[in-house]
Amino acid sequence: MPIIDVAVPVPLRQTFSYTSEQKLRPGVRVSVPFGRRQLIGVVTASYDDPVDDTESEVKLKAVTEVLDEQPLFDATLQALTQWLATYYHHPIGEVWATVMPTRLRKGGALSDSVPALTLTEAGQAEAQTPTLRGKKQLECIALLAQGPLASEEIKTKFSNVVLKALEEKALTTQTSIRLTEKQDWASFSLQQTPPTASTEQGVAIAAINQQASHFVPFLLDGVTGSGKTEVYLQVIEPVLKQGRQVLILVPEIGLTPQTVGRFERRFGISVGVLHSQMTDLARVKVWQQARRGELGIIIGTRSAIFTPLKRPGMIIVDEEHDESFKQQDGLRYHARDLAVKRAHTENVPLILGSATPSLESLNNALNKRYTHLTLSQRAGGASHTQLKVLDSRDQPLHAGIAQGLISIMRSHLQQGNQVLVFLNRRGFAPAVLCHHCGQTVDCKSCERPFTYHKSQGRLQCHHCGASRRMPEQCSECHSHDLQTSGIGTEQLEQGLGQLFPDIKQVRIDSDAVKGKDKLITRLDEINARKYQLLVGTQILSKGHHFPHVTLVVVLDCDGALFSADFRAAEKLAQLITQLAGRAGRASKPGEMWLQTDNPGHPLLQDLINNGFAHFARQALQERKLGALPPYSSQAIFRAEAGEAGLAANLLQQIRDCYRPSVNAAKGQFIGPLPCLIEKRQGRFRYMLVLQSQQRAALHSWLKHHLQEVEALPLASKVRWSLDIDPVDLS
Ligand SMILES: Nc1ncnc2c1ncn2[C@@H]1O[C@H](COP(=O)(O)OP(=O)(O)OP(=O)(O)O)[C@@H](O)[C@H]1O
Ligand SMILES: [Zn+2]
Repeated sequence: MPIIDVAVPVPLRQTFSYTSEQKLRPGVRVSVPFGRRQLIGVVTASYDDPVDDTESEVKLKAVTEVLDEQPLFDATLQALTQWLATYYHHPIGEVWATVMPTRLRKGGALSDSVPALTLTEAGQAEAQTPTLRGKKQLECIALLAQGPLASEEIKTKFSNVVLKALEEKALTTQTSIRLTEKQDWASFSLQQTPPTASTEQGVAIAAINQQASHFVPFLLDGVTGSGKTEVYLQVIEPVLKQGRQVLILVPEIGLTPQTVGRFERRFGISVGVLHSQMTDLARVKVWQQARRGELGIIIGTRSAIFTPLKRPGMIIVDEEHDESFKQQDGLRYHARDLAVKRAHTENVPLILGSATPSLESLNNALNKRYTHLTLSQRAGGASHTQLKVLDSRDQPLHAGIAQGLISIMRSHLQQGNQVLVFLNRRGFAPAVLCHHCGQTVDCKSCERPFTYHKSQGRLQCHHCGASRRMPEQCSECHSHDLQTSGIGTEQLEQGLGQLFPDIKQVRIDSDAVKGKDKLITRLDEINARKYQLLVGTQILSKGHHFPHVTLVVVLDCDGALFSADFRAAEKLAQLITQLAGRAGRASKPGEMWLQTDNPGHPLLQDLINNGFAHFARQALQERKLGALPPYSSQAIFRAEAGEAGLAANLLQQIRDCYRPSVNAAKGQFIGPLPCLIEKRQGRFRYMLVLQSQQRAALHSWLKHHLQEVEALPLASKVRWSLDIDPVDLS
């Protein structure tokens, strides 16, 4: 009997062998017995009947069910999955589980259509002139009036009672809807005349077009508003014309209807969209259409990098520096790095675009591993935003803003322009403390001050999410004199309301704007000039086009200037540059003011006088001197436990496992030491950094001792993880 190897979703770094009636092709899903459970796995290899191997065959269990006739994944995705398991030192079965849409992971069939519910003629009439009394029934009718809906989706919205009632009244009936649609997208014709490319855009477009038939990585390093998206639009046109598909990755927050709309409007074809807030069914639909070559353009967030493509033609990663491309739990992959790997395997060009490239990508461009394309001018004649520093030392503050800055804001507002005020701290105040003894009100399980949210009248811990009522007195000295300390966006909004009572303002942070739809509505309203003052957190910094903003004010960036994280400077420079990029995008020039108590700080001075490109090159020099990434590779072991000693102890033992291999010439340990956020949800968090200037050496050490680590008795008691190429030390 043939023997197959199966990747099963369990935390073990191996595949498992089973017997099978027939030889199965790798990439096919099977259901197999595993211990007492039945699990869905993917075939990774298959062998002919072993002659003379009856003994081992006897011990093997048989496959219970074969779920696919054809492999779900082509050779490229299979190879990519194997690479993920090797590179991230992650169990292969769990890698497969991450790569697959949930529905397929659970064993759902890949089908052309699914059962659906639709309105009968009587149902249509009811939708026109409602007569029913049941509110839920009417809601359901109204929803179905827009078209048939998959039964499994409607079941998540309405109870069986409601659905049954409608069916019994013959208002609804069962039908099916197709999950795949034949689309002749390659024969599109342009729906808009593209603007004439600027000289720099023209150079970039020509360079990419010339190399469109094979793998070449490009870094499109273009200042904010320089027309990077326009470059994407122009270079994908010939790719689509050849009937080849384009995969575009964007940060979660940048995936708005505006972005998708730009591509749809240009080519007049429907774009497949993939993001984390979709239903399983909607996701699998796009996945399937992409796999069958029915979609020309697929735009998605991080995990869209796993989308199968029938005829891949190009991969684009927009805002490639964005941290949301790195997954922070389970399989901690970096979608940008994976995009490089995938483009290489598929042999298609790759474009990484950003106004503030990551130092990793910039380094690759500077040492010619990537082709460096630059756009130094803003498109359509818009000018660069002027950066300025406002020294707030010894200045009286109103709502946290210095008097000088208030005058500048007033003058922009009086001219009818929009002003964006950035403060990266939501809530009313970041701490509450006792005016008598100075004790702060802390979250017990994180040992950090609670943030006061005035609108809810509650305290919230921004590390673990815990929430409690505002106490009446200090827990230490019982004084009733509790006061808030510091300013958050909620208080800023209130203060600005007093300073500019006649100006309409809107606050954009995750408290005020819950859910994607609301954010999109607010962004549209901003561009329709419903508001003049925009207050918010970093949601406002990401890629949005605000043509009427002429002034950006940044409050309190001082904390980030002195962080223990060596990436803090890079992150802050990116944030400031992206924020500055929101101003002056149209005909009116823009300016940005940074309010700080450290006006002479070298980072701020460099950014202001020389710009991001210069800052980034300086920062690379510093990284080189310190032998930090990208001039070395890192891996972090993290451990967390209810007792600090346990977590640190495990990491010390891990360090001992590696010590024989890691010689000082080739690698270093840092730690074990507490993470930047030392305690969260009652658990103490520690990390051990393993670093080497030779990536291959680092990976070989990791591989050789991981089994030893897993066998440590403490390793099964303490929660731990391994993070390759970490980007976040918190
Ligand atoms: N060659 C051009 N001529 C005229 N207008 C252009 C040209 N290229 C782009 N634009 C316009 O300039 C604006 C900014 O362009 P785009 O959004 O492509 O820039 P971007 O670099 O992707 O921006 P960001 O990274 O800041 O989000 C858009 O309104 C776009 O339509
Ligand atoms: Zn907490």
